[in-house]
Amino acid sequence: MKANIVILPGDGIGPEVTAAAVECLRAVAKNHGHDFQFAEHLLGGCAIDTEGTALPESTRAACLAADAVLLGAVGGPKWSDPKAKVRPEQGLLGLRATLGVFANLRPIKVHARAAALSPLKPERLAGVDILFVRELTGGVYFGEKTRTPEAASDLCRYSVIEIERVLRRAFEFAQARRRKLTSVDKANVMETSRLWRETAVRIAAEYPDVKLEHQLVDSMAMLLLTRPADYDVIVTENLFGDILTDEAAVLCGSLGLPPSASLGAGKVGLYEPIHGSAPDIVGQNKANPLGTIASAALLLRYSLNLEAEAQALEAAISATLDAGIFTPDLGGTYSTQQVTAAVLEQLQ
Ligand SMILES: NC(=O)c1ccc[n+]([C@@H]2O[C@H](COP(=O)([O-])OP(=O)(O)OC[C@H]3O[C@@H](n4cnc5c(N)ncnc54)[C@H](O)[C@@H]3O)[C@@H](O)[C@H]2O)c1
Ligand SMILES: CC(C)[C@H](C(=O)O)[C@@H](O)C(=O)O
Ligand SMILES: [Mg+2]
Repeated sequence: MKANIVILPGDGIGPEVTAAAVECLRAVAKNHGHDFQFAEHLLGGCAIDTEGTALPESTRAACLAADAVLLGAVGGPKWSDPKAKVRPEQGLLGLRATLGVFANLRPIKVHARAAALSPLKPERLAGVDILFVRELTGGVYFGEKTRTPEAASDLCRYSVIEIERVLRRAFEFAQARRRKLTSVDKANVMETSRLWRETAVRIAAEYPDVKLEHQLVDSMAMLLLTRPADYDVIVTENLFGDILTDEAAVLCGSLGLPPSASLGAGKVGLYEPIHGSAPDIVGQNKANPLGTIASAALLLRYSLNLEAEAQALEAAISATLDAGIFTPDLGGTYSTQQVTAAVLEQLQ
């Protein structure tokens, strides 16, 4: 098949990890007779430096016209002055809104050898397989912001429609998995959470085969580390999902491992690792590329409908981890390029 894939390397380690994922996608295309065309565009700090804006119009147009978008990461100390007028992260939020990708899937799978590096006890990690569905285009990220010299505010707003559509996605994923859905909120304090919970209860009637449970976000943060194998699909609002998924990455052994797929009602999906631009290791050939390569596998699955190819790439990642070919975040001595070469070898 033919596919046009937009690559947004972004900032920090973004270019290193997207280069690795593109090599893997090229290998998949070659092995399976596909024609993937790649076009690189600017997003984030690199776009601010050259275009004065974090999401240039040319990038927006290219993403809207693509079959899928693969992103590295944006941001870094160069653009982090609290008084800065434009920020790299605004470009990413603008892109998510432009593509309407309201459901951010963040699968947390535990690979035994990598998870041995986790501070958690191995018996707690056995059988962990969680799918986070993070709402991505609403909540405090997109509410009105105010600032005076004395005070600041960020509005957290959710409409019923925004809650319903992401919950439906989560119920559908739960139906195809172990049929358990945990909805995480802060309904004891927040009005948006009370609306979220009420909506979840109402929508649950449409999915009688799925067991719905509610969990407050503070205790969820604890349970994720004490009883992670109890969870199947976890659905939550934007900010809670951001925080809980970085925490969940600890179960995998490194923040460099979990991928993500952001999907909406439109045709273009956005794929990115859950980690950031890792300014502390940039340019050292140390970044773990597997989260981005696994995001490329999700791109094959969800945007291109190439399930066999997605599984082949996931198997190659798994075999690389089986062989203990680890970047330093997993306690290894292999470089970004060596890990990528190992995945490519597995793909052959
Ligand atoms: N999607 C995104 O573009 C995205 C996501 C998160 C953070 N950020 C941005 O990244 C910048 C840095 O944020 P931060 O330091 O809080 O978080 P971070 O995720 O960039 O880094 C946190 C820690 O994890 C390590 N790490 C992250 N990814 C790694 C990888 N692939 N391999 C090995 N180690 C890895 C880093 O070296 C660092 O020690 C900020 O500007 C933030 O806004 C962007
Ligand atoms: C960079 C930032 C805006 C982003 C978020 O909070 O969504 C990141 O942390 C993520 O998890 O993708
Ligand atoms: Mg985050």
